Amino acid sequence: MTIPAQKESSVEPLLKVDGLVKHFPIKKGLLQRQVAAVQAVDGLSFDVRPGETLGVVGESGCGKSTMGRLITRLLEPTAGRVEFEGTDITHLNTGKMRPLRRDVQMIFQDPYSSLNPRHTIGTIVGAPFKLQGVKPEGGLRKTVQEMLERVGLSPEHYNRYPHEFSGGQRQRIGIARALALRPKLVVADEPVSALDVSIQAQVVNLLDDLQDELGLTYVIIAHDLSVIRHVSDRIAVMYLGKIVELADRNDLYSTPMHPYTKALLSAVPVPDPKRRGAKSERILLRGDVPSPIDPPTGCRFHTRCWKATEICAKTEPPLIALATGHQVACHHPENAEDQQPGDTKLLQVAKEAIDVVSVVSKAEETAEEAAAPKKTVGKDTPKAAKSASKGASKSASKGVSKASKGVSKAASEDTPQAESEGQASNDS
Ligand SMILES: Nc1ncnc2c1ncn2[C@@H]1O[C@H](COP(=O)(O)OP(=O)(O)OP(=O)(O)O)[C@@H](O)[C@H]1O
Repeated sequence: MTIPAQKESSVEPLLKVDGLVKHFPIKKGLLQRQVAAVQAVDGLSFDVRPGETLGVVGESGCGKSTMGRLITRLLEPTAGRVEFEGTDITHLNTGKMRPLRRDVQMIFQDPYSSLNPRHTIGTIVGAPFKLQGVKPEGGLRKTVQEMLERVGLSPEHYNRYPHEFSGGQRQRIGIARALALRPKLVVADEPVSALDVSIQAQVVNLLDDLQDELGLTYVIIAHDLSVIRHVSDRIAVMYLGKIVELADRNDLYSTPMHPYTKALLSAVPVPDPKRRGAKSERILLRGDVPSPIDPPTGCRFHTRCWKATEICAKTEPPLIALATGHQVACHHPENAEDQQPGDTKLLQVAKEAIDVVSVVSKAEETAEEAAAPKKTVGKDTPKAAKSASKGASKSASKGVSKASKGVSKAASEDTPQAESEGQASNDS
């Protein structure tokens, strides 16, 4: 097997993560003995290049937020190494991290709890200058007001309090605070998932514009693949504390290699209006994500994978490049050469791992229903299979029509910036 080289990049990475691990101990009894550990992040290695956006996607509980907090050093790693601009920052203490805080900032998911309700917007956005002892040219007030304008708020908001703002506006305040000191790296943890769908596109577009204006590098964490697709240059897919696939955005969407990525993508509606209404297949993974306290042996995804063979249960697949710039951790990848061709006997779990359903958009479904008489299921179809397939296809078409709304809004790049929610209600 030949392993293609990674895409050569002459620039040094801004952030380099190697073998990053975070286990949260579970303690019990009077003596508070450690009885187990939540393996939230278990051996992540990746680079973030200057000026790029790395999207990190995965189901709830797979360790995305923990990873974000580790690379911004809000959490102490159990093992591994984090380098920022070539400097090892893995174990820097608070004092030594302070100058670095200028360069590495975080935007949080919840714009309601991340702003101190007793402070004015001026105090909140101006806080990083005070903490860093920076005296901006032209004075603090003017600089903060400029920053407010830059994120689509009004300079008059300076003396207002967070409760006077909507969710979208609060997230803009959070963004202004994070960008006040012109950081180099911004880690945004689910920056739009707490917002109404109609507001999400505005905040995503704002982050995009600010990246160009200020030359920022982003790590954007999200569970929503349509948001991730819109903003990312490269995407890392996480499952149970590990990166299972890491690739350029277009490669990942056109030729996903990890079965988990394929399943995730099959649930994403097609944003192309010409193809809307076309039938597509959706892979529904059965079963829940296993506990990170006792993750499966071998490949962590093998208990839900339709391609799992013996080796998958025994040996963990390494994350390797199977195409240029496309890394995957799988013994039997999709769209690439099988890494273990001799191992062909499917595990029992693999045979029951998924439901594959045909999905039609809501519009198409309605048209079909109107045109044809009600279909009856053939006599020889087992009863259980009838009801299962009915349930699956129903939920699938529902999910798709619901999700496609999200995409059409999130992908509407032309949406003018949030004048309606951004200023109108609070300018009085
Ligand atoms: N401080 C903590 N103590 C113990 N366990 C924790 C702690 N923080 C996170 N965890 C556990 O680590 C695992 C990963 O959590 P994390 O929040 O990083 O996942 P996530 O992918 O960001 O999920 P979500 O999208 O729901 O926030 C979860 O099982 C979580 O319960």
